[in-house]
Amino acid sequence: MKIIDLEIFNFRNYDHLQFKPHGNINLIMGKNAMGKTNLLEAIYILAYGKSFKVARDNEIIKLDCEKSNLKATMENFGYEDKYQVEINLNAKNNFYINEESLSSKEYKRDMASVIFTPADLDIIKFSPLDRRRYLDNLISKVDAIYDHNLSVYKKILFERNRLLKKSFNYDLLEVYNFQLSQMGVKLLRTRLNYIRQIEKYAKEHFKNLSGGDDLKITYLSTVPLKLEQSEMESIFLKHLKNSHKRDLELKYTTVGPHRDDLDFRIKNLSSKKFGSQGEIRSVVLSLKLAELDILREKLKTNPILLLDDVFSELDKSRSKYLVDSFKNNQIFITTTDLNEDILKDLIGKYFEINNGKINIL
Ligand SMILES: Nc1ncnc2c1ncn2[C@@H]1O[C@H](COP(=O)(O)OP(=O)(O)OP(=O)(O)O)[C@@H](O)[C@H]1O
Repeated sequence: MKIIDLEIFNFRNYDHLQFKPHGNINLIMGKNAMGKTNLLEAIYILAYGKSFKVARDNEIIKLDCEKSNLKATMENFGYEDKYQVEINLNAKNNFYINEESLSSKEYKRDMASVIFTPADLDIIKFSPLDRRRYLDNLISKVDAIYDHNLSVYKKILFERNRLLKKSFNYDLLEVYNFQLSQMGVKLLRTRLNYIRQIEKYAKEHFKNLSGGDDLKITYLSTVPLKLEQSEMESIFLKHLKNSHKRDLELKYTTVGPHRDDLDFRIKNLSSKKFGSQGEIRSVVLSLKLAELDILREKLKTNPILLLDDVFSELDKSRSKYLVDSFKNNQIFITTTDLNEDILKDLIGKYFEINNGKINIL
């Protein structure tokens, strides 16, 4: 899929910006704080209806404005369609395809985009939340049922946690236990299935990036994993019951997919604990490229790639591997330094961003 033209109004530090990107490589150059990441964020919101950052709508809308408007003509499967996202300060957000109003779920259904930022390097070292977010985001992009089940699970979890905090009602707790175990097992089974696919692709990329080393991905579950769905549900339920006392003391639910983690092992050693900086970069790069592969395979289109200042974090051979992996995608690359080796020879359009204005170089 490709963006043919893009227009944004009152978004972050932009009043109004309009441009026609190149079908393959778009290099966006600019000094710090000029709006490069903001532009990638606008494209990501146009694809998925929400930011890749944890951001409130009132941070996204330009200061002192009531709404942001993002518009793009996109080409997918040979068709051109007009996409629009309206972010409102005091009302719900609106999503349109060819001027037809849609729910956010309907809007993002056929979208394919992957973002890679220096913050992604934290996936390995930092909290389990970052790793779960990587996994949930990836699966939700290609599996609408998982996306739905995840939001149902979160609602039940919210109610169970509220009960643990406010009042104790054993009968109601039993109801939430049952609902959580049913939905939780659905999430677990889908996660395990996708982890096998992510591992298959990431292994291959990691081998190429590291000169032959092996990468394994292990799912660390708070509930013992079983093959049979019904057996898994009853074990999950038992674990929830067994954790009543602890959950009541801590006032939150301590077992379930919302507490699980991932371990990335290189030569059988956990990269979180033992990985060098270079190895960690290769693991994250392999995970991002695996995401690209899975989106391409499931959605049968080439995703739009957003690379936010990542080349300064990668050495020459990793940068070259990254560039060679995305020959058929539309790519937006931001940089403060056009002289970086790998960027000099790329053929496409070069833009400069200066305080929310864009110029072709
Ligand atoms: N809602 C908003 N309204 C107005 N300006 C905003 C808003 N949100 C962010 N900004 C401004 O956008 C600018 C940051 O833009 P951005 O993060 O895109 O910079 P960048 O070009 O990617 O910089 P760097 O190279 O440092 O990463 C900051 O000056 C910030 O104050």
